[in-house]
Amino acid sequence: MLIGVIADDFTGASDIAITLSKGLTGEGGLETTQYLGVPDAPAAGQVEAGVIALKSRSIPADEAVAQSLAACRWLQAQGCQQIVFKYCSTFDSTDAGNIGPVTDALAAHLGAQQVVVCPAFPAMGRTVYQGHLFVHDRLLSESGMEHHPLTPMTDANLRRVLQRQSRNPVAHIGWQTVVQGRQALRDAFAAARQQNSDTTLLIVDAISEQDLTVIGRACEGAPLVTGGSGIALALPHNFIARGQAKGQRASVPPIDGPEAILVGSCSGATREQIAEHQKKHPVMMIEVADVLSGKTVPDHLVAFIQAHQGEAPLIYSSGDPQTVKAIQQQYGREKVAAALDSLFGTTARQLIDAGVRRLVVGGGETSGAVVSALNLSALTIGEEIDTGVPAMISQGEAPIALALKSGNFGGKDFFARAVATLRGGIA
Ligand SMILES: Nc1ncnc2c1ncn2[C@@H]1O[C@H](COP(=O)(O)OP(=O)(O)O)[C@@H](O)[C@H]1O
Ligand SMILES: O=C(O)[C@@H](O)C(=O)COP(=O)(O)O
Repeated sequence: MLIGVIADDFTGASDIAITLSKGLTGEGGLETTQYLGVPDAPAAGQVEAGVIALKSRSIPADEAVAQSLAACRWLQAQGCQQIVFKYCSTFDSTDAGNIGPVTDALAAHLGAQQVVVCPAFPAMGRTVYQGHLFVHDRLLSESGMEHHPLTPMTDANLRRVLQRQSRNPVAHIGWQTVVQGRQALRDAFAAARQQNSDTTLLIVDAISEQDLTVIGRACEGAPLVTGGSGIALALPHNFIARGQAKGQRASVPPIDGPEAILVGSCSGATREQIAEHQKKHPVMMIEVADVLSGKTVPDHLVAFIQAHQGEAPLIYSSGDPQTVKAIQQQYGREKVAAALDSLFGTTARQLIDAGVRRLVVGGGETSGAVVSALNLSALTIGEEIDTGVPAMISQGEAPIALALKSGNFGGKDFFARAVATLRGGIA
């Protein structure tokens, strides 16, 4: 294994896994496997990039650090020469963490004196300029992310956001340097090292894939790199150019069989996709209060999916910002999230036991809850369904096909397309 990724949620893990698997256009990427939690056995010999999916974005910082270090140790034991910490392209975190504490701990563990921090993902409209994070033409804090149920992002200034979370100094390298190319950026790294001998977190601007390619190439040899999936765009190139990887990917077979779509994301994009899906497919809405009171239980969800087989049935809990706020005020944020995680997790388990073979999940935390309940160990990365969302197939007996969609990702017809792609589109 050459590159090891520690991803703080499951959809983010598949996002960076498809990036590593594709590599630069015309060159190819790495043979990539996504692991669900830290594996307890060595990786198969042919894996070139291993992505460990944790559910560590919204847990207490000390637990996130412990899990991330355990993942890092396993990846190092597989031979990884470079570790990537993948967080959300909207920098989802709170003042308590977990991006700062995990980055600090990994940097100390790996002896990394400088750590690039770059959440940019231009294909999804996330760019970093002058140290500020934008979502399309809006500052992060005015993009809708200020209403996120778990990690509301109310400040777009990444230097400020990260400095509140990190023990290490935070510095910035502007786009004016990045645009001059790899050597100019490496010179800027060296200059920053001279200025400060402490471990330094370097927020690097990027507004295009070209910028991310420059940054990735400048990170050749860095023990630790952090960012959204865009940071991984050119990392395979560094190994392919040195002849350490061949630029080929694994191929995986299509999976047919009963299907289900489970959605917990409350993002605007996901709510639009649900509305679109509802026009032609059966859709069931879950009232959160009914889940908390025990009126809605997994059996109801399973019965709905079974009654609508072959029609791409979808079940969602997603609410608009006002509904989410009201229910959280009434019951508490953690209690609501835990009840929904448990509902979706148990439902998924029952669905697979009942023969469902294709599962599409909307939402990062929700995907984590679902996949954790399925006791899967590893997923092979297939074709990209939509930007940042691959079709995946579980390794081992009785494979199931999965698509784990970040709340903000995907076109309007994503859910129907994902179900169809899992059936025939995994090439
Ligand atoms: N109607 C609702 N009210 C309050 N919280 C909700 C509701 N529906 C889902 N949630 C919670 O919102 C969170 C959505 O997060 P996540 O699944 O990561 O989506 P995203 O990918 O958009 O961030 C989950 O913790 C989920 O349990
Ligand atoms: O970087 C991204 O935007 C995604 O890969 C990601 O991490 C998404 O997280 P969720 O929105 O919580 O699914």
